[in-house]
Amino acid sequence: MRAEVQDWYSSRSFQGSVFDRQDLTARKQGQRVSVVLPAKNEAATIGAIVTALRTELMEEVPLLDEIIVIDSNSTDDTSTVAAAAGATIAHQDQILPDTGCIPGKGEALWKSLAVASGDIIVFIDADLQGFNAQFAVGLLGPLLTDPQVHFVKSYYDRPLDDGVKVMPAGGGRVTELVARPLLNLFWPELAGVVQPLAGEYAGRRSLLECIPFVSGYGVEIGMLIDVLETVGLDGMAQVDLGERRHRNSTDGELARMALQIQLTVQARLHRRGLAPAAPHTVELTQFLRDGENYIGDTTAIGVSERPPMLEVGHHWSTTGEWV
Ligand SMILES: O=c1ccn([C@@H]2O[C@H](COP(=O)(O)OP(=O)(O)O)[C@@H](O)[C@H]2O)c(=O)[nH]1
Ligand SMILES: O=C(O)[C@@H](COP(=O)(O)O)O[C@H]1O[C@H](CO)[C@@H](O)[C@H](O)[C@H]1O
Repeated sequence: MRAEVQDWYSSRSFQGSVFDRQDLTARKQGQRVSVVLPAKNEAATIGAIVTALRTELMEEVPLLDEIIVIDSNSTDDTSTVAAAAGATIAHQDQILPDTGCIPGKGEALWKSLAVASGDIIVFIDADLQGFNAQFAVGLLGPLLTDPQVHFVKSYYDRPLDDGVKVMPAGGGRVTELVARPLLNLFWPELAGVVQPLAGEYAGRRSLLECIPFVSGYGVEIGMLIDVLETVGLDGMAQVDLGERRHRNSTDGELARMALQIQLTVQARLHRRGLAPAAPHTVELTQFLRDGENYIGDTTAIGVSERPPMLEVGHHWSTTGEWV
């Protein structure tokens, strides 16, 4: 790593466990904190996550002010389970309907800015297994203790469940095979970020409203690059949250995710004049064995992007109204 990255890694990497929820609550100083859970068909896990956050970080200590589940066109009873656990539910396509509807995780996160009222917003995936509320405490730690920090990523061990057994490591396959090589090649300042695609991260609204949101799975790598360009490395931090287990996608699903990430990187490189414009969509053909043959299956993969929320002309007023 470059010296500046090594310095950042040493000074801006924290153990999530060192942050105390009572102490952080006292440090809010009137700031509101929202947790946002983007959820597509997460009925199996969303209830335990919301319950842990609500009981430990709203009822026992008022660290969180709201828990919002963005139902991202679920076809299971995600919303019912999440509401029963105490979350506020917002349906992705019903938020800012005048801006239209785009499928994808990044869209859910972008639209959450119009629903969440927090000065600080914590994003947590809704497929986490064995969730620990300290995840949110750790992510809030650097933001509530250092005004120079505007954005915090999580990192952790990532076991891999292949459906037969759980290996202690091996998760984060797109991170290791696609995102990390690309970031080290084109954004070496980010070489110290341990989990660049981590789905758990937090930021100040004042930053999140100033950057675009890639609509699909490119949201994390796009956001990391945009945050670096907006607040610089010194405005960023990362926290070790121990271990993160989640539903591991199939290789085929991750290949489609990887192409979204590569298209997002190309779009960022194009913005810097280093690459031709990324195609709006790419036909990705993948193959599956079918008896003596292989069957080709083609999917149109594309990444669209939402502009900074501030440019959409909506914001939270000082009286706490979305105007
Ligand atoms: O269109 C989508 C796709 C995903 N998600 C949510 O985004 C998070 C991460 O998605 P996924 O688990 O598919 O990604 P992975 O963690 O496997 O990379 C999960 O809470 C999903 O429910 C979403 O809200 N909308
Ligand atoms: O880190 C990764 O390689 C992928 C896939 O993780 P696994 O190999 O299924 O553990 O998961 C992340 O990537 C997505 C795209 O950025 C994020 O949206 C997910 O939250 C994150 O889990």
